[in-house]
Amino acid sequence: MSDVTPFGDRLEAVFAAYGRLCVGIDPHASLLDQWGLPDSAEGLREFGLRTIDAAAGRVGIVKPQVAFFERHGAAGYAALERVLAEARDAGLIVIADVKRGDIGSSVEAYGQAWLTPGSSLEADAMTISAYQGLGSIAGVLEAAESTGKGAFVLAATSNPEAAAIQRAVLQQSSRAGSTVAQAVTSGVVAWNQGRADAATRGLGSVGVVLGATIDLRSSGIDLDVDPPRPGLPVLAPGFGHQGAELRDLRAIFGSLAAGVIVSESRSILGAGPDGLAEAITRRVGDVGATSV
Ligand SMILES: O=c1ccn([C@@H]2O[C@H](COP(=O)(O)O)[C@@H](O)[C@H]2O)c(=O)[nH]1
Repeated sequence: MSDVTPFGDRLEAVFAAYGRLCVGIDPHASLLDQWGLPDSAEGLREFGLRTIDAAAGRVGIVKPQVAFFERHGAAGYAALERVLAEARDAGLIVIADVKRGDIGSSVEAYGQAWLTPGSSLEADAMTISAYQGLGSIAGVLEAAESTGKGAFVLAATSNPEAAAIQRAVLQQSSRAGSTVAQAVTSGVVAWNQGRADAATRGLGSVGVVLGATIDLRSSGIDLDVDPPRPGLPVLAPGFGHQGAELRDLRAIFGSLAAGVIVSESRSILGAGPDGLAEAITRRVGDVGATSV
């Protein structure tokens, strides 16, 4: 019996303690300017550390958007390493939004970078793409399981232009007739159900990314059946700045609502460094008052 706590169990504990809000760490140039910080690696580090200070003890999950740090090359990555380490030391669950995907051997290396305990980029979970086939990410998911890490697989993303690909219907494979989004979601559900301890688990350790801004039923996602067992973690960007409303959460996600992580970046970060803690506290309250 492994003494590693599964990521899904950690997520459940955070839901119980802090609720399901995730604060995105997205140092847009415009936000850096608003915060009085330079658009440099130092500015990004400061932005990230101030966000963690405001988040710690108020919310349970943060999601650094790696793209903004990558803009500054090696120095940006050094800033990100510090932000990741501080966030994890503060007890926050850290989801690295990196959206990696490739052939299996290469995507495994991405998994090693972001999910290996002791790695300089260690996070608790990463976003990952299965558009090179669900089998291509199996190695990462296995490695993640052995170390209590998690992954969120892109299924139906919040940007409207994704629909043309994600709603395409598969012609081949055991999931022929499903949309791409539904095939990914079903594949992740099946992965969680295939774990040895599946029957005893409340939430699986692998989830999907489903945007809150889109009509998930039109993407082929079945929201009207009983929730999967174990429950499916759903990383849900699209609330706040992109326009989705918390009051619609249950209608948007149907039977998957219980696993939803409400992810917001700009709508919270726009409060500025002085208003951030208050904005997080308020939003945690809003999310807590939202029925799933
Ligand atoms: O489908 C997706 C997947 C990821 N994202 C990321 O989430 C945040 C959203 O930021 P907001 O400021 O709350 O709009 C950002 O990092 C995206 O890259 C997404 O929006 N949609």
